[in-house]
Amino acid sequence: MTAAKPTLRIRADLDPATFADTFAREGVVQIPVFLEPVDAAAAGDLLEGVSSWAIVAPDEKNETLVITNEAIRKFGDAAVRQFLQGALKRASRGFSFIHLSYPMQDEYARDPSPPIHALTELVQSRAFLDFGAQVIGTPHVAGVRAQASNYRPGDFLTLHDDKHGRDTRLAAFTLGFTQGWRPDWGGQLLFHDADGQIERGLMPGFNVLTLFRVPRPHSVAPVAAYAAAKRLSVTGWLIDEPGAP
Ligand SMILES: O=C(O)CCC(=O)C(=O)O
Ligand SMILES: [Fe+2]
Repeated sequence: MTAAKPTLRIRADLDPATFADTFAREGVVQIPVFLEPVDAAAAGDLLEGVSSWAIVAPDEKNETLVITNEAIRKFGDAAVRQFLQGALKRASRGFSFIHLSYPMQDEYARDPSPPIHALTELVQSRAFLDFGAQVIGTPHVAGVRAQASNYRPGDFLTLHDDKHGRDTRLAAFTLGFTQGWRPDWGGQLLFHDADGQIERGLMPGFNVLTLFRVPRPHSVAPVAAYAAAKRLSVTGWLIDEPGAP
């Protein structure tokens, strides 16, 4: 039997206008308790239950390589380890990342029925896009690009600014579903100034929506070897065109 796909509701008493000033002033805003708490708990369970995470990391040409469980079986552990060594090496010189990802919109296009797509439907919903539009102060958000991500100990995303060749990204967002994180477990979303100093660091949290203006230099600090929880979130961008992947 397949479990039902819940509807995830933005907290009814949230007024996006109350966050617009902070976004306009600082280019970053956090909205704690974004979903109705019962829905956030359901969303957290859905993410905890994802079994088809793929490892993502950039190749030499900076294209994202998606290493599914099937690919690991096909190419073998040694080949995957070697590829990830390359992604680590690139991290020491520039842009790179290694973490787990679930391509929710691609999967949704294949089959929208699994319960996890409650999250896909949430971030693609008019309610979410309109909420985002009001916070970031733009008349219209047409679509979204989103993935679910899961950072394990050692996972990271080096300095970048979210500029994109094709999409016009109006803002970036992360909707965190990380539970029981400790401040010294790494994994913070860091904003950097021109000298490399940290302007702001945001600890992974649960049911927190973060919106930030792009382009802006940021990174995800490596998760500590001793972190004992998954850094789970849905991350992506609000864009000015319908978000068909
Ligand atoms: O996971 C995060 O906190 C930020 C992710 C991010 O910067 C990105 O995917 O470009
Ligand atoms: Fe980013």
